[in-house]
Amino acid sequence: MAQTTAVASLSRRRQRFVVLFFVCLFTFGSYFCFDTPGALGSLLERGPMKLSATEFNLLYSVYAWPNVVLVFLGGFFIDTFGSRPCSVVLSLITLIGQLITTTGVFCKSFKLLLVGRFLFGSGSESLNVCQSTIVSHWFQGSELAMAFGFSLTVSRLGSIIAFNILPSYSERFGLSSAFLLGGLLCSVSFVATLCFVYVDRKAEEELNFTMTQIDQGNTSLSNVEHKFSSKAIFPLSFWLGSIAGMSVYAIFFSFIAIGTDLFQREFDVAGSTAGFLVSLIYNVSMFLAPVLGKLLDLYGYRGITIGLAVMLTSLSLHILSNSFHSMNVFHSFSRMQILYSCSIFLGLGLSGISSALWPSLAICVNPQSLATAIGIAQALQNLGTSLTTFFMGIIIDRKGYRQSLRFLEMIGMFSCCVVFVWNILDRFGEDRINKPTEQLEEIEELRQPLALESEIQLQGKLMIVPVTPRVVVLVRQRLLGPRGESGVVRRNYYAKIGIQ
Ligand SMILES: C[C@H](NC(=O)[C@@H](N)CCCCN)C(=O)O
Repeated sequence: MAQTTAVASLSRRRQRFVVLFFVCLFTFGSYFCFDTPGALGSLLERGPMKLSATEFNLLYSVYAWPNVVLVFLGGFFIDTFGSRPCSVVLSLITLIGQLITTTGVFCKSFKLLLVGRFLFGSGSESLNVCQSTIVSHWFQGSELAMAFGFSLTVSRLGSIIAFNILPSYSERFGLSSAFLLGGLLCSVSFVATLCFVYVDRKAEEELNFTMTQIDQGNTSLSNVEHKFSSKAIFPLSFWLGSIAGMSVYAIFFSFIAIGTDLFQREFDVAGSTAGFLVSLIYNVSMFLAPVLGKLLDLYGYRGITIGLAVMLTSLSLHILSNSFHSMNVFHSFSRMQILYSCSIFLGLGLSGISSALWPSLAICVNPQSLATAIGIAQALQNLGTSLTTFFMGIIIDRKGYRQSLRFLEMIGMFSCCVVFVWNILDRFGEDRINKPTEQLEEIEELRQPLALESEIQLQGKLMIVPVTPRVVVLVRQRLLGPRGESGVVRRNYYAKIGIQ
């Protein structure tokens, strides 16, 4: 029996990383497609589609608008029906949306293009929520930020490929083939969701078997399903983090959408270099995300990292808006040096924000309503992005790029204030977002006297190893050494067996 559980725990760990592999691929295709208009920039504006800046930015607004509501509903559905069916349905909607977008480009119909982007956005954003929820549930404990980091790396790869290959690809094969390539990558993501469903189901079946053996059926899965949708009260800390995410992501997505065109028109940079400069933001973030994730797990400082990242982002925008061709404020540097430095700074900013924000939000809320919480955060993010890209289009058409960067700078300052208040309130309140993961676990354990009592009833020899939110394995402590696993996970387990 002892050997069986040891082998089981090892295979759980392997399963976790197999799941991570497929879950990382969920958003690979959708990130490629999200950034396709940005990567093609001037080709959409000056090519056969002849879009104005307002119309071009509408491609991003229409992606984000429905999600102000839908992504919240998506989170709720994921909490209620589980991530397996939801991931498949959402991935399919994303794929269909991209195929309609492609048809729109093929038929040169702007309306169809908008319908496609609308549907694509509706699936893709909730798929993001699904991805974050699955990662949080499988990895809550010691490797959460790192696992988030890996999923970001693969997603960013999709964006980087778009920015680097699409301009030359579409010149060679045409605009609609560029969009069709996105459809192909979305199919890869769809297959990945099917593989995830298979692995996750298998893990659950194995676990059911193990649990019946060890726990004599005390942990009915339906119990947990039921409890999942029942708690949805979020602390102030969560709301502040979500507002910070809303404003700061609005800056990035708006900047990345107009970046290629901005560099070409205002800084006289060639098309391929302009695309490379924008993708540099994603490149930095792609390589840094897992490393930063590991460091954040080990040392904490998530809130402080977000604060520094927002400051760096605002500083880069300030430098850029003061470096247009008519200006010579930073005359000791060449224009290209300034552009490369700003892109790298923005990449560092995006890395800090994306690696620290999502784990911080996950820490702030009850795991039972995690998907709903992430859904709310993403809904706010979409609200920010839709409004910002919409106004950016109008500002660019009426006042030009420089004023649009000033507008983003103002949003940057607002974000700095929110992150500052968030850090202060957290420090004098729950004091969680800047703590290393290990210390968070200790705090959780101190808060769970009932849970410990229950553990004694289970002979004091048992510990709990995370597998999924609904899947927890009891393993004999002596097989794994004295250091217990996450208190957060323990809390999941007690939620599962009905102890609050
Ligand atoms: C994780 C985060 N992504 C999001 O928040 C998505 N809502 C946006 C997806 C847009 C695709 N580039 C991130 O990318 O850091």
